[in-house]
Amino acid sequence: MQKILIVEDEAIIRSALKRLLERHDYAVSEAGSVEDAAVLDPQRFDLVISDLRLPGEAGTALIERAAPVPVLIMTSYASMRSAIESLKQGAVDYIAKPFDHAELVETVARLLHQQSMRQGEPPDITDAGGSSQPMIGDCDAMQQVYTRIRKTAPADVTVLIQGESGTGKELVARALHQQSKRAGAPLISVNCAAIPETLIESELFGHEKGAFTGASASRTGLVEAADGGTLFLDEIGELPLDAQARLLRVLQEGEIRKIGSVETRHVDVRLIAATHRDLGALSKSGEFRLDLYYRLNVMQIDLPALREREDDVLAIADILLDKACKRHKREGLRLSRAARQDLHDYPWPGNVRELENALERSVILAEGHLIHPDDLGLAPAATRPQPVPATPAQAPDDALAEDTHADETAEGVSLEDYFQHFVLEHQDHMSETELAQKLGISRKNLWERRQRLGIPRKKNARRTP
Ligand SMILES: Nc1ncnc2c1ncn2[C@@H]1O[C@H](COP(=O)(O)OP(=O)(O)OP(=O)(O)O)[C@@H](O)[C@H]1O
Repeated sequence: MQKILIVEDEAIIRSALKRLLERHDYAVSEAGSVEDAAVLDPQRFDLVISDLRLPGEAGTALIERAAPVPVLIMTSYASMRSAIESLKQGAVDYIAKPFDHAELVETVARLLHQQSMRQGEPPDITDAGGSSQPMIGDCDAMQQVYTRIRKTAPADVTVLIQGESGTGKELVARALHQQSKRAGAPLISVNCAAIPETLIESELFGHEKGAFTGASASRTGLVEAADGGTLFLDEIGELPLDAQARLLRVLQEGEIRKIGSVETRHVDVRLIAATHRDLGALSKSGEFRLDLYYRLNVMQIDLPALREREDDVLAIADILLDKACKRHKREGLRLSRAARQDLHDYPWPGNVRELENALERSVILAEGHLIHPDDLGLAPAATRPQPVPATPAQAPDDALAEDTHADETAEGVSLEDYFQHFVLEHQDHMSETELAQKLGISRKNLWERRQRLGIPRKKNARRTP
């Protein structure tokens, strides 16, 4: 039950308000002054409703004491100016007395809902080396993501994570696994786009000896390896139709059959899938099985693109910069004002991954104590890929858009041109990893893009480490 603290010196109003709120199933406590309220510890409530004028300190004194709990200020019509003043001081809202009951109840419900959405604490994620770090980002959209993770992780349902490349889909999958009751069992991650189509079925489901040419021994698939734990299928939109049919069977029957085998085996696997593509649209065009889409789409988590998390960019940059400085033993490096402006203005087509890479690069290149725009190596404003407005479900595989003809920059350079020029210009002296890093996309996306644009990797190109 949500807890509300009413701070009001007039006993009649206080008890009327208490009754009203209790009728709507809130647990209500009362205080007659800021001093009395302080004794009740306002921070343990979900909402504080306080009169502005109270004996002793004004109700606005509670804003700081209750933080992060929101404070709704009650005021009379006569003191509307001070009501507005209280908003400036950080009150979440005000309501004028005498108030309409329905209006008050509606305001309280709205504020509590907003508060519960904001309460998303970033989950801690343990990496392969065993060290634990919280996800970074504090904007509303990320708080909603954190709340979703917290609620969804223990539910053991299939989850579909949607978002552009580099937005943290794999991190979310890890958080879901680590907060689930399967945390002690394996998390098996498979990137469906990185495995050749001809191999993916046997990788996932295993095969019997002699099932196909080259199958010289029987082999257990990754789905079976995830038995008891979680299977994370990244880029599930790339899964061939035959493999989709087998996967559906795993989800529907909890059964797996190796290629070339007539026997089935029971498996208990939680599936988490991720995609940057619109699976709904793919299933309409027949590229993705509709029944599998419905099975996957039990619970969705949508990750915002970094450019939509504007207030987060610099805060994330500071944390990632600190980490990069530690890694390279360059503690104390700071971003110059111009570099901060650049980070703020850049559209981040490769999202957090691209930001991470730019900062890493800058830590290596910076000469004094300050990082300057040149050290970040971001594309100059005129040739920058423009942000592609898209919901995660419709988003192209990263902000270097698929239908790029519509995305012209101010100078008339399309994102496709930008990508193509960049690759053609640098591929002779850069490895695939370096190219991908510079473009702020994953190697997998670089490969996909090369295929699509008809600029496959040259045979004599620098070999990727
Ligand atoms: N909120 C975040 N906090 C900290 N690091 C993040 C966050 N989001 C992304 N990253 C970092 O950005 C990089 C990319 O994240 P991740 O691999 O999870 O993205 P992705 O959406 O799965 O990308 P892709 O689709 O290209 O595989 C990783 O190094 C990850 O640690």
